[in-house]
Amino acid sequence: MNVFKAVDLSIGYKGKTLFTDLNFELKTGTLTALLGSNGIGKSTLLKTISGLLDKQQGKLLINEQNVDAFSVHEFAQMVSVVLTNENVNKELSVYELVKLGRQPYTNWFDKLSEQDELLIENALNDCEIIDLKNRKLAQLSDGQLQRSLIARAVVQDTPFIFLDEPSTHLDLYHKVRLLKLLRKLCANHTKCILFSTHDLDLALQLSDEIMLLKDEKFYHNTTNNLINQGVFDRFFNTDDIVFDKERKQFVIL
Ligand SMILES: Nc1ncnc2c1ncn2[C@@H]1O[C@H](COP(=O)(O)OP(=O)(O)OP(=O)(O)O)[C@@H](O)[C@H]1O
Repeated sequence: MNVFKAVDLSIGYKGKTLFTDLNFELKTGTLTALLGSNGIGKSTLLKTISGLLDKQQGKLLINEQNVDAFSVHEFAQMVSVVLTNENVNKELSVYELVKLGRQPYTNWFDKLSEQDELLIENALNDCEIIDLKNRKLAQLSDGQLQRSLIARAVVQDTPFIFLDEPSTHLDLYHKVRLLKLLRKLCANHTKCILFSTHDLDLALQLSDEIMLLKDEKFYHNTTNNLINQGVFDRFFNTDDIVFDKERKQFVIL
């Protein structure tokens, strides 16, 4: 089992701290949804633990090793990331984009092994973009591009995958398919996936664990424990939306 750990982590930007003293562990075999209202700090947390943004304080450890000591190459073999609004070269084909996920492993000449090709083929199938393989990114819908970026993360074949709002551009069918795919990747115990989302109902029904940023507090526990603790009962500051514990769903009154 691989473990990603944050110890006394503070996140934020120059002159602005969003959260302090975050302590959590993410283990392979678990799918974790990161929830919280707009602007609370979900992307900031994901970028910080992905090494794309400097942490303000604290330590990040993978299997008890401080990630500060990892080379870029070593880190890329442990953590893959998909952010919202990623700047990708839209002239690439879907296949070429997904292939980039193998870069931490390929040699100088960018030569792919049979095993690499197989991984790519599987990811294209799993993300349901095999038919778009040769299409340029510029010619994709937002949802198709999103699924291509996720396939790139899948072929990077890291124990940890961090995804910022992966379900945003997807219709309900593809949202459910995506979350089930993420579940499947975690369920065989080889991966740990943390994804931010505003799709609360889906997250609550399909995630093993929830991380929640709310009112300057940080919660991290199994989904069922947080539901039983009543954390979602007053999730929105309104009487118009209530939480149905049995169905793990929000209901509009
Ligand atoms: N580069 C930056 N410099 C300074 N402040 C920033 C920067 N990027 C984001 N922020 C601020 O940090 C806070 C957290 O932003 P963040 O994008 O992490 O929120 P979020 O929870 O992901 O929101 P959303 O659900 O709307 O995507 C916000 O107040 C935002 O305005």
